[in-house]
Amino acid sequence: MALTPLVYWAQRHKEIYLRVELTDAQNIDVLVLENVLRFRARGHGAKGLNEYCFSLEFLSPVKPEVSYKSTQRQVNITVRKEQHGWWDRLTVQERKPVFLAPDFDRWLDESDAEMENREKFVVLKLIANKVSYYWIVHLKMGYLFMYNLVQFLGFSWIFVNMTVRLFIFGQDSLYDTFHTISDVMFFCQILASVEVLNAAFGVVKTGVVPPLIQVVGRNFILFIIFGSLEEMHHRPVVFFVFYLWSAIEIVRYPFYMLGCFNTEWKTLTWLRYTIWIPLYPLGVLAEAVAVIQSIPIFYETKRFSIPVPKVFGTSINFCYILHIYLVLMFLGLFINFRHLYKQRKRRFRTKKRKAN
Ligand SMILES: CCCCCCCCCCCCC[C@@H](O)CC(=O)SCCNC(=O)CCNC(=O)[C@H](O)C(C)(C)COP(=O)(O)OP(=O)(O)OC[C@H]1O[C@@H](n2cnc3c(N)ncnc32)[C@H](O)[C@@H]1OP(=O)(O)O
Repeated sequence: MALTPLVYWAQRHKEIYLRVELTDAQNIDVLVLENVLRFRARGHGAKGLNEYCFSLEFLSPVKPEVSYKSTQRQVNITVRKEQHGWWDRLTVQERKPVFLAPDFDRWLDESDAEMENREKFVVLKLIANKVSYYWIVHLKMGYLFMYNLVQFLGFSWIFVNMTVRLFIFGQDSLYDTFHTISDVMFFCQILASVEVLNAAFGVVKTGVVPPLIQVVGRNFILFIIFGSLEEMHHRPVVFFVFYLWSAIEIVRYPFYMLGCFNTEWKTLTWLRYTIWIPLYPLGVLAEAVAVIQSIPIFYETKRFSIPVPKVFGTSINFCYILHIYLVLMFLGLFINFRHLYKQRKRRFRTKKRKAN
């Protein structure tokens, strides 16, 4: 005759766990049909080696698929609830079957189970956050590295080309800088607008105003003063402006490239945060000379003159705007000079502190 094994149970919101006390169970047959679980197996139970079986009619609907695992000491059965929720008891009949007892090793009350669920959720969320953080950091790093590499190559080409031409053609090379260099300079300076977006969207940790001043300032000189006036193309001032711009960039971009890998080359860091001290005022001075040289051309050609209502005259000559721009340039120089001075102090102060 088949005997009944001892069965221990516990629940979670989604599952029922049954532990059948049978050692070395064989010929296990577990099946759920119309909400009733039937178990049959041969093994060592309370009454020695025998055929054991039981059946349980669950309190609420469960899924027909059932999974079980037999170990040397017991058979573990997992049944999935049809609907997630907490049951008051396991079986339809109010009286608990005598062979059934709570599995205190796995027992949780409803609030504990909720807590467990929440903990699992928090852990999963943490893992998901870590994974997405990892991807975001690597994507950002790859993007910044590529951006800095392209700019570095562009400005290196400009700097090397101008230097070689200066050695070969001497003073003559000062007069055709625009024709040989402008295309690459246009490309690099248009691309540099990305730096304003990087700061605005928090891709790099810096303010928006300093890169904005630099991008607007340089593009104004490049496109309005040089680009739109053919009369400026052959002036030596183009050489000085382009040379000063590229001199800082062949240091700044490799510095950023190393920064993408949290690496530093001390000499490069020192150069990045030092050579702007002479280069920046010289650069602004060269840009100011370019603006001053362009004023009579704009005055005569009336290019970009702004039409105004007749009572005020016929138009505002663009050269008046350039006078205002000259003042803005020195304001921009002051803002960025102060910004770079602060960056320099911050960089070298942190370095010193780290060294102590
Ligand atoms: C509001 C509009 C008004 C318009 C008015 C127009 C007025 C015009 C005035 C014109 C004056 C401009 C003249 C100028 O064109 C002349 C010259 O350029 S002459 C040549 C000499 N020039 C220079 O030396 C300046 C070079 N440029 C710069 O240094 C930057 O462009 C500047 C925006 C000025 C400062 O850069 P930033 O704020 O980014 O400082 P940091 O380099 O210290 O960076 C801060 C942190 O961000 C990380 N970062 C920044 N960019 C990148 C990047 N591309 N890739 C990776 N990481 C980046 C950097 O590593 C720092 O992070 P951490 O501190 O953690 O190391």
